[in-house]
Amino acid sequence: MSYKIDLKEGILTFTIDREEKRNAVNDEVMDGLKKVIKHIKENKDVRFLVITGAGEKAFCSGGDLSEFHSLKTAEEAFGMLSKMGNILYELATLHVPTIALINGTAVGGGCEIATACDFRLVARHAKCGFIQGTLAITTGWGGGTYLFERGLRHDRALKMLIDAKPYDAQTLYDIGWAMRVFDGPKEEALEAFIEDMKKVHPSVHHAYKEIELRKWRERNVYGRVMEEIRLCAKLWESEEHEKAVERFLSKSSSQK
Ligand SMILES: CC[C@@H](C(=O)O)C(=O)SCCNC(=O)CCNC(=O)[C@H](O)C(C)(C)COP(=O)(O)OP(=O)(O)OC[C@H]1O[C@@H](n2cnc3c(N)ncnc32)[C@H](O)[C@@H]1OP(=O)(O)O
Repeated sequence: MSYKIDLKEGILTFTIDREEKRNAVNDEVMDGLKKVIKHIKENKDVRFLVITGAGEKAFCSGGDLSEFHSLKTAEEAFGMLSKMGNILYELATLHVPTIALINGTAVGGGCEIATACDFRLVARHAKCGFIQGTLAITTGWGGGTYLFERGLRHDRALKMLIDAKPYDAQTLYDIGWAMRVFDGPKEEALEAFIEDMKKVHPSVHHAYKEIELRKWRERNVYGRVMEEIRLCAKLWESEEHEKAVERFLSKSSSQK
């Protein structure tokens, strides 16, 4: 199984469990996340959704390039990108607070998952970045749109996207992407972060989220996410992207 689900005292933790692939997202992870979101929408037993990665090296390294490299045309790419794009939109618009507990590197789509969450807690050693530019594509799961909606200064958000490189935890805090940088066990960081929120009735959380989501609907976030995905799908079929992914995959196989 590519993921683990744990539900304790109203906290549902979804852990991407593919350490050997730096927690890259495959179809199974997508389906697991979709299942969890459906459960939260249909039941009242979850107060917080936490997303994290197994181990300490990576939160998530984005889409599984070895699996998705077989998608060649824009249309094929759009199928995969919009599948995850829709899941991330559901995540971003959930009625419960969502927390990315960033235990290690978050790059590419991993950074998009984190940006789709309400809060980002980043381990001191973790580096995060929208490195898609190095693959000659843009964010393809809606992460660019969410980044511009998250209230970071526009120039900082844009620079993060076009730098296409991982930033260290302190920089992520300074630019307003990370809410906290933590040392020590991630479970303790999470517990400290939600201590006060836990004392507030869930209906209050839901109401505040609704206020924010009303703004998102007015700003047509969903339509903009789909436009973003279409742009990425177009770049996906370029020769530059194909070559960049081949370089990454052949680097991996030559090290064996
Ligand atoms: C598809 C959607 C798109 C989007 O919308 O954003 C994307 O997400 S594109 C994907 C973007 N992600 C990347 O380009 C990340 C590539 N990975 C890395 O840069 C590095 O692996 C790392 C995440 C910085 C970690 O580096 P390190 O700790 O040195 O580990 P290795 O590089 O040796 O990796 C170990 C192992 O894992 C495999 N791996 C890592 N990331 C991916 C990935 N995204 N897809 C598939 N496989 C991945 C890597 O190939 C190694 O495998 P083996 O050689 O078989 O051990």
